Amino acid sequence: MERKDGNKTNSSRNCLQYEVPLGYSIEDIRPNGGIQKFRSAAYSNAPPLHSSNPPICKFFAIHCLSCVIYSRGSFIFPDHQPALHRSFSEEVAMLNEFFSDLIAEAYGIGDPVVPHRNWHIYSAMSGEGKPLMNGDDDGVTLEMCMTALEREKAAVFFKGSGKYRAQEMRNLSGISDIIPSHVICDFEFDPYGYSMNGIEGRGPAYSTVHVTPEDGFSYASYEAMGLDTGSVKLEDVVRRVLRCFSPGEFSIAVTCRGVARCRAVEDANVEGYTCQNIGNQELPGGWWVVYRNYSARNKECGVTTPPRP
Ligand SMILES: C[S@@+](CC[C@H](N)C(=O)[O-])C[C@H]1O[C@@H](n2cnc3c(N)ncnc32)[C@H](O)[C@@H]1O
Repeated sequence: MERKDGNKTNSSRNCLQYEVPLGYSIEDIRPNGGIQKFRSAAYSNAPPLHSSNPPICKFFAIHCLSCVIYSRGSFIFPDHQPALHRSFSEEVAMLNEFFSDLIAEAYGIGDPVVPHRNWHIYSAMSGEGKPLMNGDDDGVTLEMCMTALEREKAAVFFKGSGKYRAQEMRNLSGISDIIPSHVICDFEFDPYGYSMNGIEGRGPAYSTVHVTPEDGFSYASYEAMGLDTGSVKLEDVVRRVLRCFSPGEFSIAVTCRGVARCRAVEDANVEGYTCQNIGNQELPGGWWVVYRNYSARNKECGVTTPPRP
């Protein structure tokens, strides 16, 4: 692989641990031959993709990457996003500049006639055809975007009354029960809002939650990566997340290796909700993304598998 600075380098000898910009997952060959993987937390607002962003510039200058994944749902207010984030194609163009050494593909899954029911994925990887991550035991990534939160549930995330601090919000909402083994660091915003990051003490899994409780545009996101579906049932995690917020609408994006494995998670019925749309997308390296939209209203669910753009 050739680095951005033009020096030939061996990816197995030139990679360090680093903090990744929000929304990226990265596979990295370690000096001893192991593969390290990183994925930053999901964030509902624009991730820092700007070329002027110092961490990302430093990141690309120093490190050689073998695989990058950037994914997000459609923005609810795209026109309120900063430049480069008003459309996915703009983001893709900029990412392609960063990752010109890699083979990149961009995908859109979802309901083409409903703008906010779409999921965008950018993948860039080396031409060596390596899997995205370490193997079949990489675990599953679950990403949920929830809107129209139930008022009583959202009220927990208002600090304005002086009643609740982060730990109380975590316990009262049920966030502490989603994956009880995760060690949590959380923060309450003033006068409202909540963010948390959790990591699995004995494994690579992490989870993250961000809550915007304001009535009229309430929103919560949940992401967990590295879930071992042998020990944690995805349906149970989804149910516990929904119990925290009781959203009127939500989407789920599940990323997993192998279509057979993804089929298993496709079957999940969610009590009290009707699936509006399912999309499947294959990624390089044998990975699949299953994207679903749910609504509290009763509607039929259709399956769509879009062609590669
Ligand atoms: C939990 S923060 C997370 C924002 C982040 N962009 C996300 O959604 O992933 C958003 C909530 O915190 C509130 N908030 C209060 N002060 C804030 C600040 N300084 N920056 C961002 N959000 C703030 C917002 O009104 C909103 O309810």
